[in-house]
Amino acid sequence: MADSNIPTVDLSPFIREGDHEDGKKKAREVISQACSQYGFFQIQNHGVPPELLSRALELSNTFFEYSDDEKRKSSPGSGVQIPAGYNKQPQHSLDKNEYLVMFPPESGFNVYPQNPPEFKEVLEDVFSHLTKLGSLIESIINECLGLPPNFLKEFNHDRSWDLMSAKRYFPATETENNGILEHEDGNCVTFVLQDQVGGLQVKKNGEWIPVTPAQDTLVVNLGDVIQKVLSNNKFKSATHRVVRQQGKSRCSYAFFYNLHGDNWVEPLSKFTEEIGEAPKYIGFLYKEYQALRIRNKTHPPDKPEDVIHITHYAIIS
Ligand SMILES: O=C(O)CCC(=O)C(=O)O
Ligand SMILES: [Fe+2]
Repeated sequence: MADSNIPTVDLSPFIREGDHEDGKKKAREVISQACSQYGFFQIQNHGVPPELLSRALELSNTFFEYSDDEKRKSSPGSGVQIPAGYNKQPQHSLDKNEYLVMFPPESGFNVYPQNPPEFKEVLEDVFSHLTKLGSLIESIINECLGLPPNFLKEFNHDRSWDLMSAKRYFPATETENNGILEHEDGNCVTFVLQDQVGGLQVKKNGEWIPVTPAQDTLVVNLGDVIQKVLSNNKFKSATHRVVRQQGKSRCSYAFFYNLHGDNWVEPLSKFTEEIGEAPKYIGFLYKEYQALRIRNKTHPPDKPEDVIHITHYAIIS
């Protein structure tokens, strides 16, 4: 496995009062390069209070340590359409983790644990900070792609499809260490907050690169829709996975800055006609893609090659 780490970007020029044009320019250069080479980068000085992030990890760790009976008090009811709350991957799943899913605090769908008592408040606080950070990163990517001001903001103006999951991965066994199988995220931008255990890896040129945990740092990775499709593959939504560690559980949060399902997604003319390149994807309705991806999970195909990826919409030339 390669040991080079993914780029880290200091976001303070965007957070501190004042202009800081030089610092912003530098950050945009690193982000553009990271997005086209890796589809992954880490951010520091991102404006989310570090003590909130460490508290969130502590509380999720405390929650996941509870008995199954206690955790299942915040499981979604059977047959609900929107599975907020606690769940464990089914026994037959190759992904070995348990998780707590939440939607925007104002959505009314959430099933929060009663314990630990501050968990709900901290989850809501993290969710709103990461929502704001999502809009900042989206505006930076808008500039990195040279799109008209506010283009992505207007395209992706509805926040009701965003979601966050707190996860705990079980320790590896002697024979098996998959935490989450290799995949690409389907959404726009994902933030990952990880504890110090490690195990997240990103694939670059066929090699797995560790995304090494660093204090007060968030991982950013691009999803299929905005970057791969809209940018016609200029930016990557990289393949990644989580490998479980021997003798240790790992806690993380993943926040998915998403897109409303009614959005039509297709390569933008700026990356196709205007530069004389053929589109690499046909257009699609985002919710149809989401439904296919959910089906991958609920009805896993027998053959791995039948799992639906964004390549389902690729134009083979
Ligand atoms: O737990 C992590 O580090 C990453 C999780 C992930 O890739 C996902 O939920 O899509
Ligand atoms: Fe992911």
